[in-house]
Amino acid sequence: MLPFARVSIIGLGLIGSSLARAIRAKMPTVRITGTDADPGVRERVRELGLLDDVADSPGAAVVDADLVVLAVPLGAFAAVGAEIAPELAAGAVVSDVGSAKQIVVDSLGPLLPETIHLIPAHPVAGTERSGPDAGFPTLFEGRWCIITPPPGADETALARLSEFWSRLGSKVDLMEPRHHDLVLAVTSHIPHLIAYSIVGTAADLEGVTRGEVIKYSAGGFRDFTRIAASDPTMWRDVFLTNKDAVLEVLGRVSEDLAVLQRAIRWGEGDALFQRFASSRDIRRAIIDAGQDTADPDFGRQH
Ligand SMILES: NC(=O)c1ccc[n+]([C@@H]2O[C@H](COP(=O)([O-])OP(=O)(O)OC[C@H]3O[C@@H](n4cnc5c(N)ncnc54)[C@H](O)[C@@H]3O)[C@@H](O)[C@H]2O)c1
Ligand SMILES: O=C(O)C(=O)C[C@]1(C(=O)O)C=C[C@@H](O)C=C1
Repeated sequence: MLPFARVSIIGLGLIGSSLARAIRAKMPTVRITGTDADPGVRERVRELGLLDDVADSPGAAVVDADLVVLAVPLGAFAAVGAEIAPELAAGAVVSDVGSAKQIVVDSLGPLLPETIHLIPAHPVAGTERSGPDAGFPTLFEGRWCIITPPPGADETALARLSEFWSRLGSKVDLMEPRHHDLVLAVTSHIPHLIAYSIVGTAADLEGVTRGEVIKYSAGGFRDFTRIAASDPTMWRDVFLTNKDAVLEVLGRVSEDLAVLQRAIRWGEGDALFQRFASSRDIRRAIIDAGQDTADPDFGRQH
């Protein structure tokens, strides 16, 4: 039996539209409703035929849904929560795809009626693109979906949500929300911050023109520009809502950079070599774990 029969998706950009496409592909009998604050996005999703019904407001989109998934930037969660709360069907599961998780428990938890099960989740899958045309049905296949149930979460609701993401092709893990935020600060948030910073530095550097940066952009810099092309609203909200973990990890990154700076200044080749060699091991381990989407073998072991 399917874990949910009527799914509502609030926010129909890259992740929301990918979710709709994936549900259509893997669980075709599920009725999908949803909405987006942007009328142009609603229109486009209607044209693409991704949903059974595109509503004009979050409240109208969630009526009768047994699963509601918020796929909006984290800064919009409280406003959406307040809009949907009075319309939710008793017993519904409310979840999300937000990139930080403690904030979801803190901002949505107090707004939802007691009959509703809040089970936050984070599919660790995405790209630098946004909007409904950027979505695709296989986005979540072979990727981790981290579910972060609050203390005392309903076991049946949790099992249904785990089954839902497994059916979409994801590997499911459970994590405590604050721990999730620390792990993702290291693996996703800080790398984005560094990319935004380095691309900004290159653009502002006196003595090197913007034309030269573009013309001679070497592989390393090019890879950073892909990450730094990510959605500014989404990432502004990630850093504002995962502030503590990001600042903690950033402190360590600054110290480690200072160590490298010192090694370069004093010509300590061995120290540089050791550091670079252990980074290579981590890259190898990521490929071996099947987590590199650029690897030609990606997905073969799933
Ligand atoms: N982009 C990624 O790689 C990625 C990966 C995993 C999770 N996420 C998370 O997914 C969520 C959505 O990100 P995305 O990449 O799909 O962004 P996106 O910009 O492609 O889509 C977000 C959509 O939400 C809509 N929206 C904004 N405020 C709204 C509101 N109040 N009510 C209804 N709709 C509203 C926007 O109009 C937009 O269409 C974010 O919380 C993000 O942290 C993103
Ligand atoms: O692959 C990318 O381009 C992404 O930025 C995806 C990515 C990541 O950092 O891995 C970004 C944000 C998420 O919440 C999850 C995935």
